[in-house]
Amino acid sequence: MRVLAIILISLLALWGCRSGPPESQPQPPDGSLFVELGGLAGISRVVDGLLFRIADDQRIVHHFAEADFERLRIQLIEQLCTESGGPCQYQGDSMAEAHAGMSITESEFQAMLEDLAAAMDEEGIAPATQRRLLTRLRPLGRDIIAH
Ligand code: HEM
Repeated sequence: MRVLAIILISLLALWGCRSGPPESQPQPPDGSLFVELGGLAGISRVVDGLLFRIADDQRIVHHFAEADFERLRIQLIEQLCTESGGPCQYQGDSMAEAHAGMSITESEFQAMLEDLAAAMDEEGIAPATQRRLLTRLRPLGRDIIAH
């Protein structure tokens, strides 16, 4: 009974990641990256580690002086869940909208990815899995880096 309750709670936590009816969502081609990242719980720990690193990273922290970290945390979790093929659909601002006017440079973008890799290291995520996620995120730079 207790095991059943735990399974039920875990499933509810997964669905808590705002999923719509299946037919309204593009089906992710492969959810294995999401699983390798430790599911929603693993991704949440990685995002927490990333936010701590950003707060300590003199290369980029100035961009976050006015940031709403509560919202950012939720949006990042939702986005990484979506990008890794998990049962979420990112519903935040587009990357172009979210980063408009910030004049983010290529090296600042790179710094953020380094912080993310360090956060994944800390969670014991395998290098191959890290590379898979970073490969999915790199193209977002087109909309994040100022041109
Ligand atoms: C792969 C890299 C990145 C991803 C996936 C990402 C993702 C996001 C997401 C999901 C949001 C929230 C959008 C919303 O509120 O709806 C956001 C906001 C933001 N991002 Fe990024 N971002 C990236 C790179 C960067 C970089 C390199 C910087 C600065 C150096 C940056 C600075 C910010 C700031 C300041 C906000 C607004 C926070 C606020 O006003 O509360 N981001 N980003």
